This record gives sequence, structure tokens and C-alpha cells, in this order.
Amino acid sequence: MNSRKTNRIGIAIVEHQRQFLIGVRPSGVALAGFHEFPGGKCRAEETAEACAVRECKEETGLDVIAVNELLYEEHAYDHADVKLHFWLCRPKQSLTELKDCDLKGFHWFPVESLPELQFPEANARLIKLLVSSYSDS
Ligand SMILES: Nc1nc2c([nH]c(=O)n2[C@H]2C[C@H](O)[C@@H](COP(=O)(O)OP(=O)(O)OP(=O)(O)O)O2)c(=O)[nH]1
Repeated sequence: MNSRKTNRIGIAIVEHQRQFLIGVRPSGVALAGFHEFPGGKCRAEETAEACAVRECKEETGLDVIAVNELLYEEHAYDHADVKLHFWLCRPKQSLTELKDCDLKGFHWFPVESLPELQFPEANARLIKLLVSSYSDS
């Protein structure tokens, strides 16, 4: 019998002026050291959309509005099977408020820099999608 648990994950792809909110997974967790968008496991009965908004607030302090689901990805890691719901989100704060925002170790990265960063394997299609959708040319 397969006893591996499948986790539903809500992830916030927070976009502001073609920049994205990104952090680094801390040591001691699965995929430590990889770049990540704010997100985490959905609670029972919680939609992936609500989870993305909640996790973003918890991890970065930023209030966001979910816009639409950009991509759904299933992936088998050594540590777990995951169902990833990548939700495009926008900050609720104004531009001035955002400048003073302490993002708890998360930072804004321009879309052009995304391919240089080291994301977990399951993010590959998403990164391609963001680059093709948000690049200037
Ligand atoms: N946050 C986040 N997780 C990602 C990304 N890409 C990706 O494959 N993942 C995977 C890594 C983990 O297996 C899973 C997220 O689960 P997690 O363990 O970080 O969630 P959590 O914050 O609820 O963790 P915890 O409460 O159990 O400590 O999704 C990403 O861009 N952001």
C-alpha cells in the first residue's frame, strides 16, 4: 500500500510592476536553500486560493488579493507528493506603503532575474510562464 501523503499547497505569486516576491527556504526544512514563493500546506476545508493569501500574510506580513490561478502542478519529491496551486496575487498596500514594508526576508525580484534563481523542480513550468507573460519584448 502507498502510504505517502499528498499535500495540497497554495502558493502566492505576488506581482508588482513586473517584480515578484521571493524568499529562500530556511535550513532544516525540505528543499532548504532553494528560492520559493510564499506558500504552504492547505488546511482541511481551506481552498488553495485562501491558503495562498493566508500563507503570504504569515510568511511576509503582506496582505494580498488573489487574482487567478496561473498554474496547477503535481510533483513527487523524495519528501512528499505535492499538488501545487500557483495563484497570481496583487498587494493590497499602496506603492508608498510597500516601500516601507518589512517583508520578513522576502524580496522583490524583476521578472528577468527569475531564470537565474534556483527554485524547486516543480516550479520550472511556472517560471517559463512568468518570463513569457511579463517580459518587456
Ligand atoms: N512555499 C513554496 N513551496 C514550494 C514552492 N515550490 C515547491 O515545489 N514547493 C513545495 C515545497 C514543499 O514540499 C511544499 C510547501 O510546503 P511547506 O512544508 O513549505 O509548507 P508549510 O509552510 O505549511 O510547512 P509546515 O507548516 O509544515 O512547516 O511545496 C514554492 O515556490 N513555494
